[in-house]
Amino acid sequence: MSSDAELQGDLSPSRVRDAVLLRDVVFRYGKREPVLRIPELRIGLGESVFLYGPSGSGKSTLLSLVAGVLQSTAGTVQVLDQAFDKASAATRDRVRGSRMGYVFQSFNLIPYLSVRQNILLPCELYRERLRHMREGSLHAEVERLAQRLDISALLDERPSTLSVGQQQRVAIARALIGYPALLIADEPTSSLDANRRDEFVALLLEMVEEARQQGNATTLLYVSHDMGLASHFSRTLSLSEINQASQPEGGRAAA
Ligand SMILES: Nc1ncnc2c1ncn2[C@@H]1O[C@H](COP(=O)(O)OP(=O)(O)OP(=O)(O)O)[C@@H](O)[C@H]1O
Repeated sequence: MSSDAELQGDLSPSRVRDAVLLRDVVFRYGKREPVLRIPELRIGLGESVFLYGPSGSGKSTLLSLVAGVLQSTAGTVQVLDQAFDKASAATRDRVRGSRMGYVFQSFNLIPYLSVRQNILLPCELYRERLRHMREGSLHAEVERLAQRLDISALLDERPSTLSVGQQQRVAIARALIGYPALLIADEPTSSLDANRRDEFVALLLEMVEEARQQGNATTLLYVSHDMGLASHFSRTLSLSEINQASQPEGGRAAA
């Protein structure tokens, strides 16, 4: 059950305190043992958080809960002041589409669309994403992002003609269009060497900082198994430490 009133009421900026708040969350796939048991995870609006954990520790599962793709088995999942543990799939989809940006490991650019159309895609799918923009400023915003990310000359190209680094910058532009309140990055640098990896993260953080200076706080949740990136972020969390499902019985009882 989703309605404009439900969305607009809950999403007014004055009501948003934590970008993400998880309490006593349990998630299991089907009847398997829980992958996640998280007593509390709190990410304040505007924070840039690095979440690391080894392969198979549940990072993608946690991101899917935060993005509203999956729903918790038990507990509270509050994202941008929406109770995702209770919200319908349609409501979660709309919050994700209108208020979140996503950068994936594989970029997920649409091959038959131009770079410009790829960047505009979230706004085409969710018109609410445009609410921070003045009328008619959408194309100017694409130009601004493209210039900032050094892809202006590529706007009419297809993604397949771009280098990996250029594709990544297109993915950043697409994630940032419309000033999302929450930006989720899922191992986006795993295919890069150390220099390009650091450049990518620095650029992402610069763009988030620029949005903040323009009065649009973007919370960044960046997930990786690569601890070498932690120094870029204001806070680092270890999934193994916050996830009791990955701890031995003794540790779980003590926590
Ligand atoms: N659709 C699914 N059905 C059943 N089990 C799953 C499913 N997706 C993931 N899992 C299991 O949940 C656990 C956590 O997986 P997840 O993909 O969240 O970890 P991850 O930390 O993101 O791993 P990686 O860094 O390798 O991507 C793993 O044991 C995995 O096998």
